[in-house]
Amino acid sequence: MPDTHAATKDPSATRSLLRLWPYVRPIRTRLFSAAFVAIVASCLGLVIPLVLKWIVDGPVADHDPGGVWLGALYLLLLGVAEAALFGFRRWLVARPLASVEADMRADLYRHVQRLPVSFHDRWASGQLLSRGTTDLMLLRMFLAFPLTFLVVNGVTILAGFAILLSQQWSLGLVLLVPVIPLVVLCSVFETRYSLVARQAQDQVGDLTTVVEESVLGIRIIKGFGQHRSQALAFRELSRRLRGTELAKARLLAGLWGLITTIPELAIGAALVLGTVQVADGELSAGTLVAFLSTALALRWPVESIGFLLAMSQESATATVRFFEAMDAEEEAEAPGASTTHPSGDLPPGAPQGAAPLEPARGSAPSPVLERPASSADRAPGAPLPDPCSSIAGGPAFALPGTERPAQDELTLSDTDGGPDHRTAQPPPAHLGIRFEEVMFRYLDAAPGTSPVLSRIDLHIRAGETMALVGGTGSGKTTLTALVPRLHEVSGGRITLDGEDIALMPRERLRGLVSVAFEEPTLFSASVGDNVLMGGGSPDDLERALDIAQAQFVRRLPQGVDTQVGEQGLSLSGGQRQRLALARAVVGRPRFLILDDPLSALDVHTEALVEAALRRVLQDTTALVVAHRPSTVMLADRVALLSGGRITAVGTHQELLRGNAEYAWLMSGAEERHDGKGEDGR
Ligand SMILES: Nc1ncnc2c1ncn2[C@@H]1O[C@H](COP(=O)(O)OP(=O)(O)OP(=O)(O)O)[C@@H](O)[C@H]1O
Repeated sequence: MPDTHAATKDPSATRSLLRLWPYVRPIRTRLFSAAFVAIVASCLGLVIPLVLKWIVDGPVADHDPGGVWLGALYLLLLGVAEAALFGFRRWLVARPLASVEADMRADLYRHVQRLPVSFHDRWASGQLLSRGTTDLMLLRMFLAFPLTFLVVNGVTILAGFAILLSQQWSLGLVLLVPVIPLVVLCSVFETRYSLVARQAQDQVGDLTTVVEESVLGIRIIKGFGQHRSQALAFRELSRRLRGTELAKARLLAGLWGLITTIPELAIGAALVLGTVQVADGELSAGTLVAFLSTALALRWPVESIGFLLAMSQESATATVRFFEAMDAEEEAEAPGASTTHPSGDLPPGAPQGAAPLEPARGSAPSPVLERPASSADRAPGAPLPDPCSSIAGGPAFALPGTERPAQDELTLSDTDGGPDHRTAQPPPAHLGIRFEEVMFRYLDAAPGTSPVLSRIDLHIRAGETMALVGGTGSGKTTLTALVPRLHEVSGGRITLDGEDIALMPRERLRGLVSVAFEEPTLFSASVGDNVLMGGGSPDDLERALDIAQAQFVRRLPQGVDTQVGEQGLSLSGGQRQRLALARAVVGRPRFLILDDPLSALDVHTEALVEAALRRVLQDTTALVVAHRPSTVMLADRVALLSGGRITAVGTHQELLRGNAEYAWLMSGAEERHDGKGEDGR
């Protein structure tokens, strides 16, 4: 489990709850008014014993039935007024408190959306869900009930004791004696209860995670016949939660038992003493009746303190848990990051007339990125021109184990070794995507382990498509995630057309860069909405669906308006992948990052998608993670990632001939690919 469980003791309940003030502030007038109304209602209840005293010592003693009826009418009016005031209090707070809860939930959601991917790597989704649901519900209940009634009951108890002492101070003192043990009890209870309340709320989060995983992974669970073991795991967590809830109940029952018994004993003692005083003629019967009625009226305010404290403690825990998520740092923008390029609209050194560096979504492709001739100009499936014929000094790549060519050499190969069919005038060197000495290590990586990526130097020229090839776990996905800043580089820098991405506002960066991941995620929305998340207009939607060979959409019951089920699970893997690809290309992105986007497609669909993709890649600078030769064929050049470094860059043919590791990776891929074709899958 992630570090979302309380590692240290939470701060005091009061300090925790005070953090709610910014949310409570806008409704403070209503809350204070409601508390005032409740105090008046509660104190009205204390007037009832005084009316009783008046009835007993007055009309009853004087045998005056009319006076008794009048007293009864007073009692009725007091009762009705008390009930009406409590009802009014509820009306005052109900609506504002619902909006406090909604605001807090919206803030949490907004914040969670802005937290870095590394946060989500560490936090279980159930822990976030429970914070956004159960914890916030607890807080609304706290503001509605314990917050007000701790104050109301406190004032009622003080007023009640003032009345008791004024009526007969010696009896009042008898009732005051239990206050000291009760205060000690409450403080011990608070400490113990806070620990177990935190434990219970964390366990609810764990349980939510298991339920969520089981629902999302229901196909795997059923497919592997794991429903029993999953049910066992769930039952075990439920059993633990039940144990914790029982521990809470035991603590509460103990406190409630004592909080009820001790005042009852005191009232019993006062009754005996009072009766003796009445018998001795020191006290009127009416005063004793009023005294005992007041004492009994104070029973509920005193007894309820137990569960009010329990609820407050749970709410304090809920507040701590809520702010644990809210305090997590959002993705920070670099100081001075602006939505426009610092030097105007163009990157430093960009040629005059070049398109400004602005989100390319929905706009026509930039002329800067156009290539007179490129891989896209080849007929689908046509072989790459032999680059060796144009290489002066032979292929610029290194064999595994041999020294990696220096960046200059790699860059030299960009111009010397790269396919010269592309353009007579290579675009300026700073254009495109540049990785400069990039290093990356996951925050939660074990200490002492080497970084996933170390000293990555790579230049993907403007308009070029670069395939990224490497063994499983070599860091390809990690490398691609660095470009849209899903993770921040640990060292070095990445530039887009010469501009450091760390200095760009993320919104602008993500307008420039489009991504399609290997695992295509769709949302519970229509097909069209899912694709248009990538920007673009309805016309672009049709074009993107064509590129991704997603014509199946038109055969769906409502076409592009068809709702896809949760996470798109109503579609096949290949269909989802095509929609994810359509989403990546729909906004005509300036920079395109594709993480093995065709892995789930059959060979025929793959060939069709590739043919259409070539046209898109013509207008964009792309980095494509590739596992098989057919995907590599989309690229102008290939970079080999190995041991956390780019060990070779060149064309597919160059690397096949001169790099044993690459040849090995591709031959395996070819075999797998062929095998796949043979068995028809
Ligand atoms: N969130 C994470 N925290 C810690 N380590 C991670 C995390 N994500 C990935 N890794 C590790 O980083 C390394 C590179 O992972 P990555 O997913 O980038 O590899 P890959 O080359 O894309 O693999 P594949 O070809 O199998 O998709 C792996 O060793 C992986 O275990």
